[in-house]
Amino acid sequence: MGSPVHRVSLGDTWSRQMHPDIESERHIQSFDVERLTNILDGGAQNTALRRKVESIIHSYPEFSRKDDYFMTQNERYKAAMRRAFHIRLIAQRLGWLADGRELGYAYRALSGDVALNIHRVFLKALRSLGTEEQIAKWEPLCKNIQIIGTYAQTELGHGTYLRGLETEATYDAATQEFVIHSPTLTATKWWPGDLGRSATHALVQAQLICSGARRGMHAFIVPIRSLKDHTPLPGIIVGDIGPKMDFDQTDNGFLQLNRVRVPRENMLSRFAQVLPDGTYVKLGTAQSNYLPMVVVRVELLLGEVLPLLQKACVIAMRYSVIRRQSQLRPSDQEAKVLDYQTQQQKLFPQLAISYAFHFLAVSLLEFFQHSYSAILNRDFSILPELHALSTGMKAMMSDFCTQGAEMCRRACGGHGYSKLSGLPSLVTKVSASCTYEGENTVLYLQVARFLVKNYLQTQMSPGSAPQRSLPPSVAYLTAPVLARCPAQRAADFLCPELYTTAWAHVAARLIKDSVHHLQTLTQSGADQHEAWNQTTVIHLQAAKAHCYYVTVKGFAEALEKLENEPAIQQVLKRLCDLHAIHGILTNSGDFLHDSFLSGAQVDMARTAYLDLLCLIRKDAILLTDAFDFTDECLNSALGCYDGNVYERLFQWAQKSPTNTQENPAYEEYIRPLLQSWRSKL
Ligand SMILES: Cc1cc2nc3c(=O)[nH]c(=O)nc-3n(C[C@H](O)[C@H](O)[C@H](O)COP(=O)(O)OP(=O)(O)OC[C@H]3O[C@@H](n4cnc5c(N)ncnc54)[C@H](O)[C@@H]3O)c2cc1C
Repeated sequence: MGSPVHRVSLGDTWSRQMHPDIESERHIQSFDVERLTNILDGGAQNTALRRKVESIIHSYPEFSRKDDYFMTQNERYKAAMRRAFHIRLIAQRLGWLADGRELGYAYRALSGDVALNIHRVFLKALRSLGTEEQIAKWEPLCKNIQIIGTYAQTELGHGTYLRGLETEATYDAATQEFVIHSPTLTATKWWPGDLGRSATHALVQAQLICSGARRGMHAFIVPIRSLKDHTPLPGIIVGDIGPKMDFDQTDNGFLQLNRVRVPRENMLSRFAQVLPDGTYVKLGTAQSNYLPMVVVRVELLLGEVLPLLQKACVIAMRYSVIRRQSQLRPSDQEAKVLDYQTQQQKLFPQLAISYAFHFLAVSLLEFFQHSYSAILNRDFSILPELHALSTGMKAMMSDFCTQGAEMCRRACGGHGYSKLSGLPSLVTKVSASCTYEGENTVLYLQVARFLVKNYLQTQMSPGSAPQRSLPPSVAYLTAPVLARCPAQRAADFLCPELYTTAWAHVAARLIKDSVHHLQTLTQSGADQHEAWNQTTVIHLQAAKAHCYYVTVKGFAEALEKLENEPAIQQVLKRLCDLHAIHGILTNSGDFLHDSFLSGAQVDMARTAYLDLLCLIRKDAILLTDAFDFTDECLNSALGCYDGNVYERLFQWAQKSPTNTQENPAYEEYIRPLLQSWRSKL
């Protein structure tokens, strides 16, 4: 049986022997860890390529992140910029393609601690919204970093509500230019990444005004800093928005535009054009402008958000077999904290959801790649389903990854609060993902609109309107109604068909309830919009249940495809079961509400759940090893492969600037303060 390659090279000075407590966890392998890594990578070739890229990246001192925890905001920005350029230098030298796997693996190895991420978003938005000529003009400049782009949508006064954005782009037919203007303080663009200090060009989302009419949000490429000396161009006020909750590697910025003129060609025109005389020609739907967000969201989930939870799981799980506290029985030696059921209850659902999200994100990416070219060719029929899936999954993944990473941090006790554990930076990074690329509540409510629409479609009487088939993700709305769960014993809850049906049942009931509530309010005279607002708590609940159903179903379907890997299938099925049942237990009220489950059945589900915790325990370390993060990538004193936690923590702490022998702060401030204080006593 293969085992993951042991790659430890952090340059620490103690003996590199594996800690016996973690070694013993790897003695008996009930499945082939290397093979599981290959499956997660999408094939052994990809694993080999990824490891090759990682070893290249880790061989350069420029990419070392060991000192990041001790850096100021300014130093982190500089280090992140240095990495952004160095990575491109290497890519150029080694012939890595801009969209190739190698660069993706390189970014994974650096855990997002690289600048110019929004420059990549700029490029994606250009490709989604630009015409072929516009892409041909701007793409090479972006790729070669002759220009640095940012994506400027959010304003001081509005983020979520696109129609509320105030920046204007007024067409001047006399000069064939757009005049881009921030009419108020609240119209100031606020938050765009890479804008604070780096960007030379902004992709500005602005209200188009032409032929005397407002045409809604459109995207414009606006030069903002001189390509000669990087100073702001005339009419531009630009800067950094200041300290944030971590996230210091990115220079989020602000931008005010004072009647800045750009040529007509700078409006991205795949889905709408302004002709020289000011005539407006629409080629897409109102949703076309969302396309860059869909693109970015789908890639973000797999590439950035999910690895943050996976890493937190690796760190917390490894630490939990090294950390010993108290005894399970009085005569025993101290127990590994992972042997406590409550510790398993904290960590195993996070591990399960890490796998559930992985398989879901992969299938979403496949669906997206399949649909994307159709949309670019202006076939928008698939867009509602794609938008609902990407929106719902972005909200659920970032929510659960944030809660999960925080749970992992707390599961490491006091050491989890140390930055050197790597966990605080994972928590703060993943927490930002609940807000950027769409605030999660708002996204869930967009999913709810999709659900309500499709539910109403199922309620139309035959012949009243042409019936269309439901999108696959909501096909359960027309499934035969099952009033009671058929489970008779705990083991019945280990059946994917049973729990997938249970989740479909709860999602369908909540959607029905929300529609019923909405209709009751409108029938009693409430205005349609007010009725919607007064139902949003129920809509939210329904959307969350629907998303949970999608993850359970996606995980179960992914397992079916692993029939040639029985050992791996078995170990992953336990995680799939745990994910589904954990959700049932934490939302048991929803399942009990209409007596779909009885109290006795909830007890059965709990028995199955507790049995699963025991079964997963023996494979827990191997299941996290399979993610195959290098020690450099984890950058954690608690999470290294060899388990030498205490030595590493002690050694890393010595490097803190507060521990250097010279202590000017003490000499300059503390000693005089103490002396003056004591002299008064
Ligand atoms: C780290 C980070 C990086 C970012 N990078 C970029 C970037 O590169 N480019 C860019 O343009 N922007 C960026 N943003 C901005 C981000 O996209 C917005 O903050 C986000 O879209 C949320 O919008 P908002 O701030 O207006 O929140 P708001 O919409 O004001 O949210 C505040 C509260 O109001 C609620 N709310 C709002 N509308 C509704 C509604 N209709 N129904 C019910 N509740 C509602 C929300 O749920 C939330 O609880 C970034 C933000 C962060 C934190």
